[in-house]
Amino acid sequence: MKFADCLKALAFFRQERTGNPEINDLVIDSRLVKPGTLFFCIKGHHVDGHLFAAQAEKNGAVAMIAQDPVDVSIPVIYVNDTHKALAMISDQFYGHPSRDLHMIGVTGTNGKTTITYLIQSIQEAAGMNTGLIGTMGIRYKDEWLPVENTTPEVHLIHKNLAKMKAQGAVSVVMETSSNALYDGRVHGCDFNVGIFTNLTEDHLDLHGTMKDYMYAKSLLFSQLGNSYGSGKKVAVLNADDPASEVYRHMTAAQVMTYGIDKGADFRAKSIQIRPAGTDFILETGSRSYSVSMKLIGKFSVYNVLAALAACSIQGLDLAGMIHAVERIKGVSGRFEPVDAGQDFTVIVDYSHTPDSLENALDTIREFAQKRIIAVVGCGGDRERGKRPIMARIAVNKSDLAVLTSDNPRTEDPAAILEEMEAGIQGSTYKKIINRRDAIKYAVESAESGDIILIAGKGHEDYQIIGTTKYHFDDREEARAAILERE
Ligand SMILES: CC(=O)N[C@H]1[C@@H](OP(=O)(O)OP(=O)(O)OC[C@H]2O[C@@H](n3ccc(=O)[nH]c3=O)[C@H](O)[C@@H]2O)O[C@H](CO)[C@@H](O)[C@@H]1O[C@H](C)C(=O)N[C@@H](C)C(=O)N[C@H](CCC(=O)O)C(=O)O
Ligand SMILES: Nc1ncnc2c1ncn2[C@@H]1O[C@H](COP(=O)(O)OP(=O)(O)OP(=O)(O)O)[C@@H](O)[C@H]1O
Ligand SMILES: N[C@H](CCC[C@H](N)C(=O)O)C(=O)O
Ligand SMILES: [Mg+2]
Repeated sequence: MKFADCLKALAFFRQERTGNPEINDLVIDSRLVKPGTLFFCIKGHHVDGHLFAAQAEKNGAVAMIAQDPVDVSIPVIYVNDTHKALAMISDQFYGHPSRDLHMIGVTGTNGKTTITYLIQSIQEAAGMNTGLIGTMGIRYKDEWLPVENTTPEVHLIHKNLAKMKAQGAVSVVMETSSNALYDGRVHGCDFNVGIFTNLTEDHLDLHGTMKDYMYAKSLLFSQLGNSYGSGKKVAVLNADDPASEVYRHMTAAQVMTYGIDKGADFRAKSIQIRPAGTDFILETGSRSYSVSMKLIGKFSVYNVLAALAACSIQGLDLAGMIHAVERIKGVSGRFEPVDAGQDFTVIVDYSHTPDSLENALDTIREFAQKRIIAVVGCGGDRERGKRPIMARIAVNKSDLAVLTSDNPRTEDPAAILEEMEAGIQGSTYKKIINRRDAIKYAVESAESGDIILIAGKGHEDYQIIGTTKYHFDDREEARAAILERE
């Protein structure tokens, strides 16, 4: 696309140096610039991208978008907010793909990955071409691309939407993290459906207070119904979470609800949790259906209700959808059992927030016959407030808590553990900084019939210590420890 055509997306700008080069890519990282790219100087959380303008030019950028003065000799467009310009130009550059796709955004503290996976599975079972963007990558048909963020940067979103659309996708379901909503990574995405899962403590390092965290998530719902695309706009809200009432009043879209405790458009009753699944009765309108699924726990029922409600908007047959849900074995790293023939149970789960940890342990307690052993850590360079709370939950809700490291990142692992320990008074627990040793200890301590929960890293196949990513997979570690014990 010609530079001048890219600029049609912007209402106001000031141009320094004329020129209308052909633009073949949009880039925000100077290290990734190739000849022919349009470079955006973004003010980040850590550094100011304007500092890399010269490097971007040297690497072949043919034009640049900036908000502060830059010393280069290529055409520069000055705008008030380069990140917003990135959103608008990338939407234009890739041909407004979200307007032609049925876009479903999922926000909330816990359950986003699970719900996006459920929706893609339900829609694929119904013969629809559905793409997915989220924590575990970008998935469309047989292609699975890794991503750095749960919600990628805005130009990568539009790029991948355009690619999926060109390959025949009609629908895309996307996790929209609060960080991404706050940073404007989904600007210009024309959502048809917004799903809210729940709001509990996490990410207060970025948002400061729970109120601001709640408002960051509300951006998905205020964006719904005000956008360009055609088609119905629906907010799918969790009737049992008080934040839904706030979102209901913030959206111009139609509202649909799901829940367990309160009346809702999609409601579950008579929930029975088994060691290998969950049964419940689904009521919607005057119809009711019995569901017997392999996913475990009350929280899984919420996720299924949200997915069914959202897919019903596209007119899918409920009995067919339920059949698809019943066939789903589970989501990688979410309540995933590790079975190496041992006489105790090992479950790997991505519970890295207080609420998800509590849910996981409460769910296990429903069917535990013997002791629960919990291996729990907290990530470094992330919210610190949740550390003592998670440690307290681990100790109170298990019979043996093994506190260890998650991804320490650039923090001192021992200091993270001390912050966790501040939440525990007078209880006994084991502290083992090295996660491999902690998993080994839990496995060696297990007796017949016990259940070990290894929480926090789920599907992750790495551990970040300092700035280095080492291969590390809780499932492999648990299996190795079980085999070694035998
Ligand atoms: C703290 C945070 O949100 N960081 C995100 C942010 O990066 P940043 O603001 O730190 O960028 P920066 O390092 O300050 O750099 C500023 C600019 O200079 C550029 N630069 C930098 C160096 C250089 O040599 N050349 C150069 O051009 C950078 O490319 C960037 O454009 O913008 C980047 C591009 O979108 C993101 O990849 C990055 O996510 C990091 C990896 C991250 O860990 N984010 C987490 C907190 C996050 O967003 N998590 C949520 C999920 C949470 C959940 O699901 O619960 C997510 O959506 O992933
Ligand atoms: N609806 C729910 N309510 C509470 N906890 C849940 C719910 N769904 C899943 N969980 C718990 O949260 C963990 C993470 O689930 P999932 O990956 O689906 O959430 P997410 O919102 O995508 O998380 P992230 O913010 O890391 O992307 C699961 O392993 C499970 O323990
Ligand atoms: N999306 C979350 C994932 C946290 C996973 C946990 N293992 C950790 O590293 O804290 C985040 O980036 O905050
Ligand atoms: Mg996720």
